[in-house]
Amino acid sequence: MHKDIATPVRTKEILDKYGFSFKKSLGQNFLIDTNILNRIVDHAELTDHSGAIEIGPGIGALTEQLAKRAEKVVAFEIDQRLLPILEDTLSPYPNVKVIHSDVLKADVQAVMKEEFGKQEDVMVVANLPYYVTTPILMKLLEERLPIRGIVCMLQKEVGDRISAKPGTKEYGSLSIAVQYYTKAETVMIVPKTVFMPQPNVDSAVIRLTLHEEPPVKVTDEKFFFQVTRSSFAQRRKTILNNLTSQLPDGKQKKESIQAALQQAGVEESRRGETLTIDEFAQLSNALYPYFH
Ligand SMILES: C[S@@+](CC[C@H](N)C(=O)[O-])C[C@H]1O[C@@H](n2cnc3c(N)ncnc32)[C@H](O)[C@@H]1O
Repeated sequence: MHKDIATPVRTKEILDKYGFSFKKSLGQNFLIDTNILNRIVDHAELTDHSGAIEIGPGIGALTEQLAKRAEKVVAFEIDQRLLPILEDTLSPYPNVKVIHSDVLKADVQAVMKEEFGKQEDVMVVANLPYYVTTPILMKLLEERLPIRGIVCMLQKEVGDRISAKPGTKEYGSLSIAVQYYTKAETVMIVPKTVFMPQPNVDSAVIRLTLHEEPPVKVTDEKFFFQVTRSSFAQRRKTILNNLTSQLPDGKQKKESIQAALQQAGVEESRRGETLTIDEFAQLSNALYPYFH
């Protein structure tokens, strides 16, 4: 029986064997605690018929635990130096495919088709590089990949913003964007001590479960997201002032926004952070005809 990768001793052994040095700029903080990894994988609820996509396998600590539980694992790794290491550490797992690619540039949809075929249950599970957490999550969601959900480690502060409820200081356009596509929950808070090297920030694991239907009906998604982002442009400003300064110029702009706010039943003096997703949907639908 080989030893798990995710222990301080084995990780050091592997890093020394290959003379690997961490690149901070690639968000390389590897997990060295098998117990934490198993708890992360538990939240993905994989079966031996599931597929798993991992972003940033590092030296394979999480990949290994995924390979033990899923039918197949596909991992995207940007750092070429890790490829020979992964080939070595993951050699006991023929159900893993590592793809050398920046996930932000990859055609994930095509890879899924090629690697998973008709597999119906696919989860993304990752300890994300923190410098690109939001672009990666938004790419996965906006491309509407045929996945059940995402379980990922990220900076706790970003996790708090993603799962925030209206009326809290963490609630903003990121909360709305993610909650439009998914049910978002923080499922674990993770201490710095389980990483090598230890990150400077606190970490959390979130679980995003894709909605079968969007929770609200919007006329135009792009415009809906434009309205939500505009509404939070300056948090201390009212929704009327933010929208007036942010939306594109047009005939009687302020009057149109006031009319739309009234139609949507949203008082002009409210701040963006108090509106629910449903209210944002009503508002963007009411604004849409004035700006198109
Ligand atoms: C936080 S580490 C996680 C490593 C490993 N999964 C673990 O938990 O120990 C992030 C990993 O993502 C990789 N990475 C960074 N940016 C990436 C990108 N744009 N596309 C794919 N992988 C990336 C890094 O090289 C690193 O291996």
